[in-house]
Amino acid sequence: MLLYLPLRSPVLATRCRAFRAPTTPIPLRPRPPARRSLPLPRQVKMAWEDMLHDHHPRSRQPPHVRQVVQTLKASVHQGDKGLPPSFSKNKEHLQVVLGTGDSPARGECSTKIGSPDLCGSVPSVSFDICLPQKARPIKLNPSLLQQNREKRKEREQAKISNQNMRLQPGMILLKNFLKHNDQVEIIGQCQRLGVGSGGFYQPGYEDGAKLSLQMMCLGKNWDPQTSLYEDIRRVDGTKAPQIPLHFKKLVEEAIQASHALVQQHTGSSHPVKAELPNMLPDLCIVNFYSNNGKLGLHQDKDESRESLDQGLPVVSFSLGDTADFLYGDSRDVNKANSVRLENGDVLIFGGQSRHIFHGVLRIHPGTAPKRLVEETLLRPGRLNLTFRQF
Ligand SMILES: O=C(O)CCC(=O)C(=O)O
Ligand SMILES: [Fe+2]
Repeated sequence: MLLYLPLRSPVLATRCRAFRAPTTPIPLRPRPPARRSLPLPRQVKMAWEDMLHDHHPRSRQPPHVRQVVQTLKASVHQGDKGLPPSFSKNKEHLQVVLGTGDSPARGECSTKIGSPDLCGSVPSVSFDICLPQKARPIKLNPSLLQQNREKRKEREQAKISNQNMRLQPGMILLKNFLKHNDQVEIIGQCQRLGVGSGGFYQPGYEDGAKLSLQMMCLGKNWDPQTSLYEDIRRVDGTKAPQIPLHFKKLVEEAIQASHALVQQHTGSSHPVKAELPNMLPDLCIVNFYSNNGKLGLHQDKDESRESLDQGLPVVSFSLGDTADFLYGDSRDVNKANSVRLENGDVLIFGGQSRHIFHGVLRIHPGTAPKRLVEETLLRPGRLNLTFRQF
């Protein structure tokens, strides 16, 4: 059973996650520009499909989608006139995607309080990890001074990757491992999946208390009431979205880089795969922490007995704001070690570190790189993805 312990509370709390599942990502097909002469339902369908399958965040929709989005906005506004019946049940999702509904406040969950969810309620509106386009600040051309500052920062970031660390046997920190383009892609994908069926929601405990983060699952859904990973989500019968292939490739590269680091630290005769076994991820838990988000000390132990016994690693990607990450051998916060996880960092814990207690003590607001925030419109906060093999 996987337990989260609130950092300052002696009470054990069960980790609670809910999931809804959109379709498997389909590569973007080139489409001719939408023609005004097309009947509205056709245009709606095209835009809808493109938005669902598009690999880009809303800020970079192709022109033909953007054009139809305007028509859609008017249609939603006029009470769905012209929308095919199948869209009306998706109206709230459509509003979120189009930015026509009530947007959640900064860093807040948009789930309606009091509505039934997994621990008593199903989220009715998904949480968007990116701010709506309209909230985007007006961007002035950066001065030469600012440009130089940005360049210096990027050079410093590149140096940081030399600060990779073997924190303890089986536990590796790869600094600034995810490159800017990968970060943009990951955020875009998480946004798209997160606003769709199976997307983010703020899990809660049975007593009504909520965790201080938003969550969604990929690959399989984790059921907080049974502490099991399941193909079909019990509350709505949907399947979890697949883990995008690009994510899996990055996990593979991170494990390879960790093996090289272990080798470097321990010498040529050291069996690196005994210290840190290979892992093929089929599960991913995605967390979004707003400025005051946190996560109590816990162990990840709901994966299969074989996976746990072999010490198959958990691979964790950090994006956005910096977090103070705690880890140690016990649930005692005072005895825990702390390490800063910054944007682009990858943390791996497997082998004899697979059962560490870990959690997030705090988020450092405003520490995400400006360029990333401007390009993706990522909300203030931190996005974390933990990959595991069942
Ligand atoms: O956000 C993090 O760095 C840790 C997340 C985590 O431990 C989990 O989802 O199980
Ligand atoms: Fe965890």
